[in-house]
Amino acid sequence: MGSHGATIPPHVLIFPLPVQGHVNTMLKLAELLCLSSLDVTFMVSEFSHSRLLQHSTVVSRFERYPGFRFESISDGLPDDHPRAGEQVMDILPSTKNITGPLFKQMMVEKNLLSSDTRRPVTCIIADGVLSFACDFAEEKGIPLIFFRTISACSFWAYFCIPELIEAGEIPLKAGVSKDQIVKSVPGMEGFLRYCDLPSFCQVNDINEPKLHIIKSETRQTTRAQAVILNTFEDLEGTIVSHIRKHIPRLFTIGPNNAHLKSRLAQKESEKSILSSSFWEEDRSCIDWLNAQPPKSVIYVSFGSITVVSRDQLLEFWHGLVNSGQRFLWVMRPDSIVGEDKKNQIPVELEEGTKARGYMVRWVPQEEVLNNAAVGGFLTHSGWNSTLESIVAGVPMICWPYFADQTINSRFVSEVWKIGFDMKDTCDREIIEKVVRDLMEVRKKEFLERAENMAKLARKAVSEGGSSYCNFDNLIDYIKTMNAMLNAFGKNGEMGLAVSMFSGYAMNMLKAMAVKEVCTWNSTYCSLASNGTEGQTLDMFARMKARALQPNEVTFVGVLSACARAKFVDLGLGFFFNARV
Ligand SMILES: O=c1ccn([C@@H]2O[C@H](COP(=O)(O)OP(=O)(O)O[C@H]3O[C@H](CO)[C@@H](O)[C@H](O)[C@H]3O)[C@@H](O)[C@H]2O)c(=O)[nH]1
Ligand SMILES: C[C@H]1CC[C@@H]2C(C(=O)O)=CO[C@@H](O)[C@@H]21
Repeated sequence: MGSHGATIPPHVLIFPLPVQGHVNTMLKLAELLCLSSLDVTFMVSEFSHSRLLQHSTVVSRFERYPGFRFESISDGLPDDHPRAGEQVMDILPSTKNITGPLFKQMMVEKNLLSSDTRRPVTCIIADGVLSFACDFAEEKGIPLIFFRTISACSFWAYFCIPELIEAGEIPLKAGVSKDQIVKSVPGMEGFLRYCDLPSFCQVNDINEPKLHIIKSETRQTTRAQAVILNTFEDLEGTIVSHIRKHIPRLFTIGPNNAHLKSRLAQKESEKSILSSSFWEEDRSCIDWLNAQPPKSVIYVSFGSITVVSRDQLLEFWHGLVNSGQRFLWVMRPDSIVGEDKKNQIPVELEEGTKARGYMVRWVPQEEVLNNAAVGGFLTHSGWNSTLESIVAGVPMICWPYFADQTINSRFVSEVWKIGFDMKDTCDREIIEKVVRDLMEVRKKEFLERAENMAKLARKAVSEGGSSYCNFDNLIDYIKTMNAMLNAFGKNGEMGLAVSMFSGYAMNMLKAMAVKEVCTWNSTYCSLASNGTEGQTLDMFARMKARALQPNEVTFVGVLSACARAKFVDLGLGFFFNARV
């Protein structure tokens, strides 16, 4: 590390699930950490990395932060895997079984990514569905924070899956309607229905692999030293307080997009938005939007994973054209599935689109949502899209596709009342009616509520706001853990030998991921914390008899001044390594 070790900042490894929605929000977190002068390594799949290099501004964006680096690793899927539709779920077992071991090997071979100018990784911020990162962190004694990129409400419903099973609410009993209210998710007893649960919960067999993996990954969140959620207290505080009973060290720092903008504005650096697109952004849509009247356009996009059949596509298309509203529609190149892709487009749709619509493959979404012409968003309710819409004050029509989206859409309509939930329907007449309702009939009331929510979101990320303060606390926490590592141990050796003498020390060591202590020391530990003075002295004597050599173990201990003095008195000074 060189002679200037003490001035080198903490080194955070950020490891998202390598799909667009997760990479987007974790890159924003990466930039926030860089703005706080931390060193950051961003671990991304080779597949995503090449997409980012082709279509995003990440390279130029992060050039301004000398502490930032990319590392890439296989996601374990073949190159031609679609990574879209329900098949995207394959990425969970593939990252676990293939990426996990590769990650461990890379970290060991590259000495925890250290260099002349960078410490070995001092903290891992891993996606909340990558529990293998926690296995590694625990083994090496590196503090780990999980960042779950979904909403608090979805996370909490997932967290309660064991209780839902226990209570017999999953699977749904024969003959019971899917509109049945779910009772075993505290805080949602009044409005969450069985049909709002993600499809992998709506199964007959509780051993179904997707249900099992989501349940298991979610419950393992408690293994981390802390958890980050991309949300804010005014939006999801009630649900967050339920989660905090299980995960007390929980930082709500969102909406990440607005938070980053707020911090960048403070630094008076460039105010442009980081683009992390996996597809080329078609900016012609901005010119088209600029030519439309205020709040007249419904923006339509189903994110980076959703696929639709040709029949569904036609239902949406008829519904939009028949609504008589202007629309901007994102149709990803890989988003239409099924046999008859090449069929002719009905002439009325072509004409209706020419008159009032604009279709593109991918857009700069945040810029679109913030354009004055946009008055509504027909969305799949991915969490980034939902938050980006909230920040822009744009009401939503939700057509959830899978996973967390079915719960997000329920909250949009029933809790926050900033849109409609159109789940499980795809009918041109319903679409036409809902679009008219949002854009015309009930426009004023929805816009009013959406604008109020946008104000709360902006307040959360402004100086003194909840997310702003939580982020400062997160940075302090990462720095404290780093300081503890500097003072008491070296990465990779933590947890070899620990002796603790106070609750405070115990907490700090827990924060540092020292969960396992070797047997002989555990005995001393319990004697030290519970024993009488006589027992403690006896323990010291036995430790002396054990006569460890100075370099035999790295001593990781947090001692009160008094306990330290006692150690020295007893001639046990050699237990301290040079840094203590
Ligand atoms: O033309 C487009 C369309 C989308 N986006 C961006 O792509 C992201 C899409 O993210 P999200 O809305 O969260 O949807 P998904 O891509 O589907 O994200 C996955 O990841 C999310 C975070 O975990 C989950 O909430 C979703 O359910 C899951 O499908 C957003 O930041 C958008 O701004 C663009 O930039 N241009
Ligand atoms: C691939 C999907 C499975 C779970 C992930 C997820 C989550 O629960 O964190 C949300 O949506 C998808 O992006 C991921």
